[in-house]
Amino acid sequence: MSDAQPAVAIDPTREPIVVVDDLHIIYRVYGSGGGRGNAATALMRVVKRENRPQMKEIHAVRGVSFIAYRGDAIGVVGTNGSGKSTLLKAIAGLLPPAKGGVYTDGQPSLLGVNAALMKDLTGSRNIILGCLAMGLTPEETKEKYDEIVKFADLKPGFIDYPMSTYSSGMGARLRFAIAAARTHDVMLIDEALATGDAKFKRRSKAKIDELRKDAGAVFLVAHNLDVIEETCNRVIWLDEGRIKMDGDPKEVLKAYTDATGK
Ligand SMILES: Nc1ncnc2c1ncn2[C@@H]1O[C@H](COP(=O)(O)OP(=O)(O)OP(=O)(O)O)[C@@H](O)[C@H]1O
Repeated sequence: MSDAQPAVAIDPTREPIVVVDDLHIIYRVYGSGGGRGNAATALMRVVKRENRPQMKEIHAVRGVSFIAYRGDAIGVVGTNGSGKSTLLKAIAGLLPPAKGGVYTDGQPSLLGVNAALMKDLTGSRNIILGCLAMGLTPEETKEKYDEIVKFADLKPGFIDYPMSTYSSGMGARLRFAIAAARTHDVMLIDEALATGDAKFKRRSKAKIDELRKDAGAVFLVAHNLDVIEETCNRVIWLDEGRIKMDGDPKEVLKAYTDATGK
């Protein structure tokens, strides 16, 4: 496969908010070094200092470049393992680039991670912690509380239960509701909408539209292409860590579905 990336289009009339420049992300993982293993053989290996686990490199993002402008809602699509989540984490500043860089005007927030939710605490406590972690003052947190509970629309009583008792959909709704309680300079949403039901998806889309007006840029990773098409004004298609296409949602999604049959 060629390494050629689509040329980065620069629009001088719009304000850039995220610039990704020849970004490379490499994970380093330790393999077992081959062979069958159990605790005793592993111990022997340690004692004898032999057959040390080999370090493997996984080159997840391979020279990605693009510019996101204020007001953009960018959907990121690609098959499993194409590097979508890695790209979002790198934009959020959670993974160091092996080469190249990411420049953002303002604070990026990866939905769910930045909210720092804790499973053992109740939904209610998590709302307070999440809001404070996002930088809201205690007064602003109080003001937003009811709006968040209403938006998350959990089953009655669940807001006072630990989050460990929530289904994945309920957890995703609460995380989304907390993250949506303030505007973000750069908002990164990874599959959060995949678990919600149709009604929640509609409300989330409306919320994203609202946030887009004030936010700098929104990035959305979703396997559900309808959600991407309805929500985004631009789509980036990642293939094996490289940009295959970047542009109008209809065009990119058509090419993507034609190529992958998804
Ligand atoms: N923490 C990690 N350590 C090592 N390798 C990783 C890690 N996270 C992802 N990878 C690898 O990086 C590559 C890209 O993974 P990534 O999760 O970014 O893909 P994705 O497009 O989001 O996939 P999916 O659609 O399955 O969520 C894959 O080869 C994956 O195995």
